[in-house]
Amino acid sequence: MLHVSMIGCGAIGVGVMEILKSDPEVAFDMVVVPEAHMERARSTVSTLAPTARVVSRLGEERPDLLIECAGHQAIAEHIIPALERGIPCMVVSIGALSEPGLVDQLEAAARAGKTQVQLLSGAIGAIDALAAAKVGGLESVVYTGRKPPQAWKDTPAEAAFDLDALKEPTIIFEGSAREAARLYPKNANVAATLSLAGLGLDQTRVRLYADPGVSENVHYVEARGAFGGFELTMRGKPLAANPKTSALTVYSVVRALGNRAHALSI
Ligand SMILES: NC(=O)C1=CN([C@@H]2O[C@H](COP(=O)(O)OP(=O)(O)OC[C@H]3O[C@@H](n4cnc5c(N)ncnc54)[C@H](OP(=O)(O)O)[C@@H]3O)[C@@H](O)[C@H]2O)C=CC1
Ligand SMILES: O=C([O-])CC(=O)C(=O)O
Repeated sequence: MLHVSMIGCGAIGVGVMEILKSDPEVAFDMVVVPEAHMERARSTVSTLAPTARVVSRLGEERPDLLIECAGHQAIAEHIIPALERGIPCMVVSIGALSEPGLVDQLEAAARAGKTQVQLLSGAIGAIDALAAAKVGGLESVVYTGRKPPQAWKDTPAEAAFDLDALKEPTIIFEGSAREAARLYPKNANVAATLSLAGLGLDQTRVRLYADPGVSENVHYVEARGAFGGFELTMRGKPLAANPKTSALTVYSVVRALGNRAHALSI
């Protein structure tokens, strides 16, 4: 039995607990949420993981694994201190690592705790192929993210464009993955994941579209290098609870937890 603590109880966290409710080999012991929203989270968690405690900090507890499904701030707030204490961690808010120095801090914390942090693939595929291709040398990695206009609400794109009135696919960002992840913390984690697996946050080129012609979150990657090349298109169905987030992110967390908990890993 794998004893897991989860940070965050939003669209991803709830989706993960719903699926793993029926897995006897994974137990959620603690769910960490901001103090102000503990009551709301308690009512959600009581049906999904009745034995789990809702807390605002991990405290002295030592879960087998800590998984982050919360947002960029949670890396510095919860993951780094847990790694330093030797607790293995998994992270979905990969875009947080666009902050200069944070990748090094994360690695240093894991080394100090003699443990490991796993960056999950989330809404994107082919991270295994890209990371392997990097060994032989990559020449270019270009990522294009395309989401319906409503997925760009509460982002800098809302101030720059009348999202409700868009009739054509509209480029809302063009630049490096580092800048994309900084400006769009809830929408460009995929750009950061591709960068960390591939050419790095400053060399990976990113273009983001608000597109009234799509109902899915479309991720397109073109990679070239010594290995050859690949083009990948993912059309992720958004979660009803959060249109910014693709359902595949939930499944990627469930897969990762299953791989730690079960005898067979794939
Ligand atoms: N790698 C990938 O492919 C993807 C990664 N993501 C990442 O996952 C994150 C979560 O996504 P999603 O579940 O859809 O978002 P939601 O907004 O639905 O849920 C986030 C949850 O985390 C909680 N939370 C926020 N900050 C903290 C914190 N510092 N400590 C503890 N809990 C916190 C929120 O609490 P409250 O409501 O009280 O603020 C809420 O319960 C995104 O912000 C993004 O960074 C998302 C999609 C794809
Ligand atoms: O869920 C998705 O489709 C991708 C996403 O939000 C991100 O990259 O942050």
